[in-house]
Amino acid sequence: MQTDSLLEFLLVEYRWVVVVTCLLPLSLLWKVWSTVRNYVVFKMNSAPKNHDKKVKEIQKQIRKWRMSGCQTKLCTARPGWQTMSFRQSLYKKSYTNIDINLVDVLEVDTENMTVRCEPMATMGQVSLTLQPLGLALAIVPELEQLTVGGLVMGTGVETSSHRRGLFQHVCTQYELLLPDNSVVTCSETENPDLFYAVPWSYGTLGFLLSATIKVIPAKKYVRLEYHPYTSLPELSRRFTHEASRPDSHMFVEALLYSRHEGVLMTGDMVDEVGADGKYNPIGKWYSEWFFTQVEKHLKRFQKGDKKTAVEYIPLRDYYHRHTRSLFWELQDIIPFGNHPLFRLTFGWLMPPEVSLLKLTQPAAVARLYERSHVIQDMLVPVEHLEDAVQKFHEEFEVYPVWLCPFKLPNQPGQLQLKSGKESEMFVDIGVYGVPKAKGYETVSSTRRVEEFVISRGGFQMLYADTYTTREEFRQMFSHSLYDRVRETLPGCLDAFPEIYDKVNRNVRK
Ligand SMILES: Cc1cc2nc3c(=O)[nH]c(=O)nc-3n(C[C@H](O)[C@H](O)[C@H](O)COP(=O)(O)OP(=O)(O)OC[C@H]3O[C@@H](n4cnc5c(N)ncnc54)[C@H](O)[C@@H]3O)c2cc1C
Ligand SMILES: NC(=O)C1=CN([C@@H]2O[C@H](COP(=O)(O)OP(=O)(O)OC[C@H]3O[C@@H](n4cnc5c(N)ncnc54)[C@H](OP(=O)(O)O)[C@@H]3O)[C@@H](O)[C@H]2O)C=CC1
Ligand SMILES: CC(C)=CCC[C@@H](C)[C@H]1CC[C@H]2C3=C(CC[C@]12C)[C@@]1(C)CC[C@H](O)C[C@@H]1CC3
Repeated sequence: MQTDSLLEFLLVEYRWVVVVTCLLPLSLLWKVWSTVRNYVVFKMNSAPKNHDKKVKEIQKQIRKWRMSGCQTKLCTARPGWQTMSFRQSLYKKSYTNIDINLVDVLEVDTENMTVRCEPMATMGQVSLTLQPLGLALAIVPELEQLTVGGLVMGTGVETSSHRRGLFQHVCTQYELLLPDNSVVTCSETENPDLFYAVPWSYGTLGFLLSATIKVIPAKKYVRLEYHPYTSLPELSRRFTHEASRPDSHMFVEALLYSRHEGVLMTGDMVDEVGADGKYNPIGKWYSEWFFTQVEKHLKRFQKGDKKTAVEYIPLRDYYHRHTRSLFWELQDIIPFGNHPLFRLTFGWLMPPEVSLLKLTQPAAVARLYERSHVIQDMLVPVEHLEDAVQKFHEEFEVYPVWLCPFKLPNQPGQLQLKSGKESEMFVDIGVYGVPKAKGYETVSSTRRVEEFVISRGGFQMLYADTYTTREEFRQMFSHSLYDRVRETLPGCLDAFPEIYDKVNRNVRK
């Protein structure tokens, strides 16, 4: 790895020194502060009363922007280092930043089985708030730091998405502040055009003030079955079957450890630990990283142990099973992070806050990731799973690969089914790591994968780097409803850029 100086070499090779000695303690401070604060605010029930007051604070900012002649476009003031993506948005420097200090869970409605959250409420915060009530979000995207606002305005997926769709499909209502400073609510029956155009709009239609999200009864454990495969066609057939069957398991996921081998996992919520499996508290600080535990099932299968293993995992541990290792990304940052001794002594501090890793990322590391690190999630119809794995192998050859099925209903909005069916099963193919493919080059390799995805009627998750041109982007994402809504919303075209102007690779550093 070429570096410009010894200092840079040390910063890259020994980044773990800063992470372990500084970022882990700081992250713990942040987690403790955030958890206590959210608990107190929720218990004092102060959030709902404050919500309208905080909205007025935001309207004051918009009024000021309008009084100054709408000189710039608008965006949220959330610092780029706090967002769950590798990049920081350059536009935040030139746009008018609107401080959306809405960080709370507002109301749990057990009659309608919904929870109303402010946009900066995080998945970790919401799952912790709902757990004692015996509830869970209908979709709990994996990483605790993900915010409701980002998941609504971007997207969210999780291993029960084959039943319930993406995060937007479990949202029943949005409260938005529009560029003309009006506050509107939208749902399937109220302002439906706006309701369906909000998901994947990346904050280019208005500011999200709250979202009402479906919740489900939560049981104490997940009974998880591990099904290893050494043949991709067989794994793909079973994956598609498990995702599509009418009586599907609640959770379906697969991890590929090579082009042909992987482990399919199916799970259901249960209240008791059964005699047919072992109790595995994977969320304990000393527990092995989940993806390496799963890989052991493949290894035993390769040695001839063909039985299906069963485990009982505490529900919240399951929901956030990949959080402690940031999927498999932390192995590149703290290479010994999964060592039993490290887990026993420092595991309780893990993971470092993604935001702090971004905030303290040395330039040399950013260059290294730019040149030889892939972080992409491509969403393709499940019928193309095998071709897609083959294409990802040719272009990236990064493993593990995360496979998460989700049902995409044919609804108005940016995600349009090319098949015209009523709904279609898709698979999120997540690739995060160092590419080993011969001839890998960031832009050309990613563009070939983007071309493949567009040709199969798929979509790219836009937290990742998109190298598509504006035309290719509009081929991938339907803009007919989106453009119409932007034209009808007073002041929208002046206030916000198009989605592409906020997500393409050139506007991010
Ligand atoms: C060690 C450390 C790590 C940090 N890491 C993060 C981080 O990972 N994510 C992050 O958002 N901020 C992080 N921050 C900064 C934090 O956002 C606040 O700005 C800071 O803690 C002061 O908050 P406050 O007193 O203004 O609290 P508040 O007035 O309650 O909140 C103001 C701001 O704090 C943030 N915030 C507060 N609660 C939450 C929450 N539950 N979810 C998301 N954001 C919230 C929001 O940015 C909000 O706008 C970190 C701060 C420290 C000290
Ligand atoms: N399991 C999963 O599904 C995972 C998903 N992700 C990705 O992470 C993203 C979420 O990351 P997160 O850090 O939470 O979100 P971000 O802060 O990155 O926000 C994502 C987008 O939403 C906009 N946005 C956020 N809040 C508001 C608001 N209140 N009003 C208007 N626009 C808003 C932001 O606009 P602006 O730029 O103006 O701030 C930005 O364009 C998801 O979209 C997803 O792509 C990542 C990991 C896992
Ligand atoms: C499950 C889905 C849909 C996506 C998972 C994406 C995550 C694996 C990435 C989202 C943000 C990424 C960042 C990093 C690793 C991978 C993610 C968590 C870093 C921590 C990698 C090291 C850099 O120095 C900072 C990065 C911040 C963002």
